[in-house]
Amino acid sequence: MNILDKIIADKRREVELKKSLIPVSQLEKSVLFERTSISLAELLRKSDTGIIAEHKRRSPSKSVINQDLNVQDVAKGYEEAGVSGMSVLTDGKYFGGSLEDLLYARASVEIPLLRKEFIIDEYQLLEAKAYGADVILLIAAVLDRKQIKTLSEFAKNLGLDVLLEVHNEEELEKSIMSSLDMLGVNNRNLKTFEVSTDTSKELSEKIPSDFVKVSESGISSVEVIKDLKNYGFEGFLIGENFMKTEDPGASAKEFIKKLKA
Ligand SMILES: O=C(O)c1ccccc1NCC(=O)[C@H](O)[C@H](O)COP(=O)(O)O
Repeated sequence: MNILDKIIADKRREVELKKSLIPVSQLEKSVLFERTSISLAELLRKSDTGIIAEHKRRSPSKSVINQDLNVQDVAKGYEEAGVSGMSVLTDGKYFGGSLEDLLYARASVEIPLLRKEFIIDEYQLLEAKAYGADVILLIAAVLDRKQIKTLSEFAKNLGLDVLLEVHNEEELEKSIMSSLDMLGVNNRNLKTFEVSTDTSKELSEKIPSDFVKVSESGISSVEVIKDLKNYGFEGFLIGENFMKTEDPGASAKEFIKKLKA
């Protein structure tokens, strides 16, 4: 079994357990259900930098990245740096994240927040809304077209933006539909962990122009971003490059300054 299959098998058990413990009616009581979401897709279209900075303590490919930070400080640092949005990993077992991380980030900043999670069930979309997300991620490698449609339409009805992530042409072709806002190309193969930003370049021309194109993973220099912009990318998801430093906000600030120069 590859790591992605393992993550999804664990996620199915986790979601069923949570459903039995916390009913939907309780999630819907969150004051954040009344909050109007901010569209990350719209901000990316207007931005000249398009950075989505991630909070990521550890990962299956790198194990520990940084466990010493406080998510509120990271969120404030990213906002001050001028990022377009923040991605918050909420998976506990493989990434050391939690829904509380999302909530604390929400309480600290106004920028759009992406719930970075392995979404397989509408329940997780209700959680995303209840804990303050503006955007959710759907991963084409673990969903069929019908599931992508059902989940993306459910998210849109909650007022959330949808970022659909693909890694190859087959995943892209099965996924194109009007209920998506952003098409993300993950440069990391989630089954082998190989990373190459060429994946974004190769898939770029196959992504219809009505979607905001986002390049994800393995981005560590402004030169890579300048290059990817030539292929129509407007969003750039960066995790480890910022999180491996003592002050991710300061690193993001420096990075954005260089990008604007
Ligand atoms: O990062 C991993 O090792 C990983 C493994 C299996 C599934 C997902 C994984 N990462 C999720 C992400 O998409 C990245 O955290 C995100 O794109 C940022 O990547 P990076 O800038 O390389 O930290």
